[in-house]
Amino acid sequence: MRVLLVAPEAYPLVKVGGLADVVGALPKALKPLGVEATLLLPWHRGLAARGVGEVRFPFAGKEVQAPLGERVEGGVRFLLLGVEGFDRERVYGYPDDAERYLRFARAAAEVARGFDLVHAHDWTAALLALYAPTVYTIHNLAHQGLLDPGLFFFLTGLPWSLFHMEALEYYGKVNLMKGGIVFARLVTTVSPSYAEEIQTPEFGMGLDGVLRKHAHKLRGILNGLDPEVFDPAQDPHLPAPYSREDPSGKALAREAFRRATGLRPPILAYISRLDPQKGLDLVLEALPRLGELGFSLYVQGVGEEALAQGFREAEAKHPGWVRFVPAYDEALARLAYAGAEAVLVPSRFEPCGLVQMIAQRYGTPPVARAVGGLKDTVEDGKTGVLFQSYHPEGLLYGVLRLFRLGAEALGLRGMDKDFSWEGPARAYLEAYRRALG
Ligand SMILES: Nc1ncnc2c1ncn2[C@@H]1O[C@H](COP(=O)(O)OP(=O)(O)O[C@H]2O[C@H](CO)[C@@H](O)[C@H](O)[C@H]2O)[C@@H](O)[C@H]1O
Repeated sequence: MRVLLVAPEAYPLVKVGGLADVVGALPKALKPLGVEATLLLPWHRGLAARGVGEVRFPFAGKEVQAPLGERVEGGVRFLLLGVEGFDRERVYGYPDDAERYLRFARAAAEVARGFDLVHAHDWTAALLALYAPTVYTIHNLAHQGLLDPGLFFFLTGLPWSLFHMEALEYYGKVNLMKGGIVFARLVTTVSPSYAEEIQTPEFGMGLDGVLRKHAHKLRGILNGLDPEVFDPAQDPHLPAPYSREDPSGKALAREAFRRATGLRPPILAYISRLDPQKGLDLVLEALPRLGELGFSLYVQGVGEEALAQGFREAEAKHPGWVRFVPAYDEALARLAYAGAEAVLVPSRFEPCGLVQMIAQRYGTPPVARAVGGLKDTVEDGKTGVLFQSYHPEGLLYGVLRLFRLGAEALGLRGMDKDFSWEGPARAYLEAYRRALG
């Protein structure tokens, strides 16, 4: 079976968040199952690849050409599509994102002709479902890709007959995420709990009705974690390797992390995008109490300016025990996963979440909110702590409970958990077969 995975980002070429980890790992896990998976990404600025030809596609009433590049990384074949609008510094965050990703997806539909099936990821690739047999994976329902219908139908040349409630129309706009859900042969999301939650008004982001209607083709497949990328026994960013059998190297990681941050233990770490999804307002509100209780706080992430401002101010006010690193830094992130006493994941909603899985793999217990994939991956009271209410007191209670239960022992137990890709890859193969059958 030849499958084309279409996504905006993929590790190790380009990564903003968890989507890249998942898309980068899945092809490797599918290989032993007989699936030949190729990854197609936009040719973002700075990515080196060998030119292998050109893709011609209709767009905005004209025939357009885009160079196609190829590169093999870790045994995975990447194709890079050089459509206009991607020679930029960032992957997302421009006013014309919907339009440039539409161009990318339309061109990708031509590349898809050489494959049995498309596996499209998130709204940026959702359009593929209208052109090829597609399995569509929702990584995050919060970003849907809304376009003015006039612009959408002019650019794609698709018929206006698609502009109705059962197809692409959404409150007077075209909604690409909705198109993916309606037109894909099968829809998956990244944890069983999130698959349930998004069918309710609380988590459905306005699409719960559509998801309920298409529930018969919706599956929750829990993300795995790439065992080679995230492994404290062979992580070049750590001062010494360690494992469940011999965790002694973890003490060195703790020392190195304390030295790098100037913080005193116990250190609570947050490593992720600065996004309202992630519950950082709770961390800011709980912050003074955490300080009074003797904790240090480490926050690493880029994203919303208002949240960054909040943590800059907190650090300026409490330089002794708050450290804010407004950067994407893989090496520091690994040191934090290995060297902190606990990792905070207080998300408002969480499709799956990799942070809590990485933390457990590195023997550091998460304090996470009991939503979505967090519920499916943290064993409350055994490998971490889950708290219910979206309130600073909920988070504080979770933190205190973890340390009462014994953070270190829970962390070690978390290292026994199996987050391998074997099960998820088999579930995707089953989804592919159904989509083609
Ligand atoms: N500043 C920084 N420096 C270094 N590393 C950083 C970083 N900021 C983030 N990261 C890394 O990015 C990844 C974050 O992954 P998550 O899955 O937890 O969240 P994200 O919301 O990005 O993903 C979305 O897609 C994934 C994949 O399906 C879902 O798990 C998730 O719920 C959904 O919101 C982790 O590997 C983390 O270490």
